[in-house]
Amino acid sequence: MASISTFKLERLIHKASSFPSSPSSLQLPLRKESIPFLCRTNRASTLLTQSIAREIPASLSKSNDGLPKPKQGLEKDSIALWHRYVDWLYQHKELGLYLDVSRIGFTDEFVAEMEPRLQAAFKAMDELDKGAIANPDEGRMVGHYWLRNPKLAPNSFLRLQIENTLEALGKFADDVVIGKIKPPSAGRFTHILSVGIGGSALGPQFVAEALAPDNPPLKIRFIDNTDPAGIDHQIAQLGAELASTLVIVVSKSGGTPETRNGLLEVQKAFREAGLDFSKQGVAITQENSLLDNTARIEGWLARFPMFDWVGGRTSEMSAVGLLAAALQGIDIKEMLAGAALMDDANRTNVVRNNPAALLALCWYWASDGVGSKDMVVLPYKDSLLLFSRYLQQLVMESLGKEFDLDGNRVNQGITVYGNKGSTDQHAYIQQLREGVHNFFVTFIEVLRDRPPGHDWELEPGVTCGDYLFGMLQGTRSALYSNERESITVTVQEVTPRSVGALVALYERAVGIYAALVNVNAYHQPGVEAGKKAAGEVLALQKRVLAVLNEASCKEPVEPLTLEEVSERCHAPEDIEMIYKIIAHMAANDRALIAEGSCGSPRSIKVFLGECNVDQLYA
Ligand SMILES: O=P(O)(O)OC[C@H]1O[C@](O)(CO)[C@@H](O)[C@@H]1O
Repeated sequence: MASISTFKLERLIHKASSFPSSPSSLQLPLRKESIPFLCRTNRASTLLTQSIAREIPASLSKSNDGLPKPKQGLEKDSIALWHRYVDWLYQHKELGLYLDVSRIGFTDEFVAEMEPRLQAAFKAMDELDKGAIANPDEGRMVGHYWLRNPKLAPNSFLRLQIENTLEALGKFADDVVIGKIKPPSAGRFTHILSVGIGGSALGPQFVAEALAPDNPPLKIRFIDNTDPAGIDHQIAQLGAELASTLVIVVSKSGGTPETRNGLLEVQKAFREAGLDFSKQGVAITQENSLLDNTARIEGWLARFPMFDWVGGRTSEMSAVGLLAAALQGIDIKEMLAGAALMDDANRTNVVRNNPAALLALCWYWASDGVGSKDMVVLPYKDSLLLFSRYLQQLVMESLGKEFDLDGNRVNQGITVYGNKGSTDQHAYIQQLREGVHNFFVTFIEVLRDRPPGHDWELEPGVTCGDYLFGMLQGTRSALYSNERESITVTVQEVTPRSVGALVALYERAVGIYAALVNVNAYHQPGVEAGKKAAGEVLALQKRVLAVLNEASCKEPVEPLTLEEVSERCHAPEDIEMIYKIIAHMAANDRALIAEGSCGSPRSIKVFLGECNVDQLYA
């Protein structure tokens, strides 16, 4: 029970009317109780096996005997820990946001060693702010920071693009909400169906869950996959309200297959319901993309631009996130203001005053700068449930890179996962506390439990929110006492302003961390490999179909073995994939198994139910 004093102390702080700007100024009784010394043995084991030719700070390096040098520095007792807490606590007064890094055990030596690297990272971020080509592969600028402060855009053309888009989407949203813009066969739009994937979905999903009021002007649903059953479910849930649904199709490239499929499925549903899709469709995409041209030619209700210099995973403050938010009655100006304030804070070169740099520093320490530990994100607030999923893409697509900027193979990244507390306490916290030590935690704490006037004590002196608070602090203490490090980000309330600030905080932290480990955070070459391979599977499927069709058009029908199909496809090396293609088609009644069963692939003989004569000569 050694950490109880810390628990009690922080609980007292929590009960103060607002978070103190200077915790050490509180007059609270302190009991000096020791907590177990947290040494850092077995650290950096990953470093030992990494053959990365790059400079590693001495505090992470091997000792003379070849063993990992323990990182020391975690405080032994609660009073020293309290001082560490106070010394390192970051507060953004205007945002009501706090960052506690005291339960990450970096040493002063480590901070000093990282200082020059951090200064170099600040310089890189500064250049990016000024419009440098920060994504060399794609030859583009990286300007998501300008979206919330257009005056920072490197030229007036870009500034006007941002301002005009913001104005246009705000007006469009207002007109939709008041019913000035309405669907042909309903009095007003009541629902949004957002079709998009990855960065074109995760931000809007997170923000809808975090901020949409209980009765929004328009309720939102998402199609973010090419799963036919999932799409059917969304359309079925809308039912007759499809007639009053605004469909927002979001794709920066305008050519992502999953999104295109979602659009085609929704358009089919519109046709079947006798509705005119173009009168209810909105496109958010790059100018002149396939989607943009389709929307223009078909005369959709509206089109909004996605800028070349905004990446999908950092597009929440562009039309991608803002249009959906505004239509749900979320104050987008406040979101932008929160993000802008946070960006300003993250522009200081003084590390301890720069929250994004502090996060990046902690990530580097905790994961040895090579992703040796996973980042578990635990918001203790239901409405922030999707934050970890949102961060998963932001962090992993940005940092998970095979090569660094100098072409060295580094296989970088940090794994992110999480759900919410205290729910997770009854799921995987057991392993976090006692099992494999391969993670660090980020707690997201929200001080305000409920809107004022709604609280009540479910037992003397204790509210439901006190329990949530106790669970967070208890988990933090219990993990720490077993050498599990954590960061805590605290906000007063979940508001458009604090959510905007959280998004901006992590966007910048990812940028700084990428600079620290020298990777390009703004491209995603690895995703292309999967997309290319998926295209090859579909191309192979077409060849399989042609071969089966030819055999099925014979009199009598000629069922084929897998070997025969693969030979006729001139792809004997692809026999396993051909088997999977046939099994999938058979499960969907598009191929018939004449002999054998899918459970014993060698026994299969397959043919098509129908001969398609047209395809024979295609
Ligand atoms: O907005 P788009 O071009 O449809 O892309 C969707 C997502 O696909 C990715 O390119 C990777 O698959 C993400 O980076 C992006 O957010």
